[in-house]
Amino acid sequence: MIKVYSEIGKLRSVLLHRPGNELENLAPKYLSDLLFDDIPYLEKAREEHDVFAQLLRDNGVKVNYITHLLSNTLKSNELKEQFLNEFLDLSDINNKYIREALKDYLLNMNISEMIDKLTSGIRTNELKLKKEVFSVKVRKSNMDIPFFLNPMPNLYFQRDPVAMIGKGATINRMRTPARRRESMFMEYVLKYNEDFKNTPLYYDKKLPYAIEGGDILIFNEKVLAVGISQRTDPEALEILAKKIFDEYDDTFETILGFLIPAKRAYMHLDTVFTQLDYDKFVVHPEMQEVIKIFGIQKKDHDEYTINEEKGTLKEILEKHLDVDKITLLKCGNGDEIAAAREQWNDGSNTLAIEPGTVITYDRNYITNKELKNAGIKVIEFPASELSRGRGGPRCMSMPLIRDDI
Ligand SMILES: NC(=O)NCCC[C@H](N)C(=O)O
Repeated sequence: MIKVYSEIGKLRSVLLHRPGNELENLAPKYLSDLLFDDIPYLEKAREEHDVFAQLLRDNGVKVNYITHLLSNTLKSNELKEQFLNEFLDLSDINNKYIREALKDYLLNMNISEMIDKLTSGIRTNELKLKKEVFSVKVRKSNMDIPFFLNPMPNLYFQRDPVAMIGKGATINRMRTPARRRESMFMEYVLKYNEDFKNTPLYYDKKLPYAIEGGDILIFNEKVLAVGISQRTDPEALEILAKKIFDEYDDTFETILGFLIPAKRAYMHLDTVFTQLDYDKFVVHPEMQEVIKIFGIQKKDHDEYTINEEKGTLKEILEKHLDVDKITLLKCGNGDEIAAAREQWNDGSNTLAIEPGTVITYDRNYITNKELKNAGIKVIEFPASELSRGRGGPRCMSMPLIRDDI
């Protein structure tokens, strides 16, 4: 079951990925292609991630690991092969010999080993081929990309590839090929796992427009906010609105498109703006100046109105959340350098586990202090390694069930 009608309702069940060998397959020459700026130290990253998962459990949250859910879903050989075929298609493995060799190699593994291999990546020197083939030989000697299957180092950012909204989910088309295969993991769980298989799907990764979960915020059961950003196209929001308003008739009536600058530091809406409590948000100070907001409002069947929202961010939030006074706390306490530094390390990417209680990285101590001064309960944990992937506690988690607020 999926039930997520807010950003702050008591979190009951969440999706995570424990970082694995995919991080050991990062190397400087293709780091930026894989959307990393640095290489985390796996052992420490795992320790930090385990602390995060335990904090969630200690607070009554059920932690579900995506790789476990997927291996429990791909039980039949038929489904396992179907998954693998689609994965190879999305990895652009069109060469007959390479494809055959990969299939032989992977289908002989048990399902957990296969999933671990797919996430870690498969190097060109790892496969034994039955005979020498020209194209394979050439590919193997191309040391710029030493993989047949690239690793999936961004998988620990479970927020982005699939997003739970209300009673349904979007299967996202990720902006770059580096992350496109990630959406398949939860897609298969939502389509074929007994516990999830009736979930309405509000977006399909085969659509031509990009949308990523870090851009989707759920204000309440009536209002969604979607960043139009480096990672999300306005056309995707239009398709989402149609699905939610008309086809599946979920409770949402308004979708607010937040136009944010298309740059790496901002990446998704949740890297500059997250909700802490009924009436409190943390924001990157620059965001208030640069943002424009367009609202799509449900009218009659198949019809909606479009308005540019007037007023400051605070006023627009007060109107749509129906709260008298919204407080916007500034990342880095508004200091230009502290704000930029802490936002880069995801100071404004908090995960609310109930109204007024959030999980954050301890390194963003200036922002955390400001939150505490405003009466927020801040649960901090160390993340020197995890933060190198440019995502915080919200980016690393996808709520599956929250209590209503
Ligand atoms: N919601 C988020 O902001 N997720 C962080 C994703 C970081 C990842 N390295 C990326 O560039 O996609």
